Amino acid sequence: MEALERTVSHIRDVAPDAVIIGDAKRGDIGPSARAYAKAMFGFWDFDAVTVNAWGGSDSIEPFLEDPTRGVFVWCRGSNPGSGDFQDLLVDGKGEGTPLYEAMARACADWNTSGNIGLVVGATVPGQLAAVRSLCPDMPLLIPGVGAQGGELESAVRAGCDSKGRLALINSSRGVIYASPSADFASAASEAASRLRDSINHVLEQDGLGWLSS
Ligand SMILES: O=c1ccn([C@@H]2O[C@H](COP(=O)(O)O)[C@@H](O)[C@H]2O)c(=O)[nH]1
Repeated sequence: MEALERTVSHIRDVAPDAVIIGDAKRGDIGPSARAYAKAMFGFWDFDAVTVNAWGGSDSIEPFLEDPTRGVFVWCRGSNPGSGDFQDLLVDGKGEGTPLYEAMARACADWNTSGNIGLVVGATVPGQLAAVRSLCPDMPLLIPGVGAQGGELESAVRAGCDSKGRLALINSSRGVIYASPSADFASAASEAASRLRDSINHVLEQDGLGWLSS
C-alpha cells in the first residue's frame, strides 16, 4: 500500500497529465461496489479503474457516476482460460453471440456518460478486432504483449480506432522486470520507450502516426 501510494504520488509529481488506471478489477454487489468506487476514486484518486462486470449493471453503476473518471470493463481476457466462459455462445442480440461480445454490447448501452472502456487481450487479435468493430469509439485497454507473448503489430492494428488512437497497450513484467540488476530503473525506462516507439512505428506505417496525422 505504501509503495502504491508513493508510486501514485510520484507520477502526479513528474507527469501530472498522465492517466493513472487502478487495475483492481473490482466486481461486487451494488452497496459493496459503491464502497469500492469511493476507495478507488475518493481515496486513491485514480483517473480510471478496471472492473469485472460479472455481477451485471448494478455492480458497475457506482463506478460510472462520476463522468470525469473512467471505467474499464474486463471483456475478453488475454489469459489461456479466459475463453472458457467469455467465448461461450449465448442467446442475446442475435443467436449465438459470444459472451464477450454480449459484454461489449451491454457496455456500449451503459455508456451514457462516455466513460466506459473495455479490457481485451492482445493475445486474441480476432476477438480484439470484433470488439473494436462493435465499439468503434471506445477506449480499449489491451494487456498481453511482452511476457504473455501477444503480437504487438496485430494488437495495434486490431485495437486502435480508425484514426489509430484509443488503444492503451500495456506491458507490465516486460517493463518492470526488464533487468534483474542494479540498472533496473533505466532498463525499465528503455523497455517502456521501446514499446512506445514500436507502437508508433506501426501507426506511422499505416499513415496514422502522431506526426503524420
Ligand atoms: O485479460 C487480462 C486482464 C488483465 N490483465 C492484467 O494486465 C497485466 C499484464 O501484465 P504482463 O506482465 O504484461 O503480462 C497484469 O497485471 C494482469 O493483471 C491481463 O494480463 N489480462
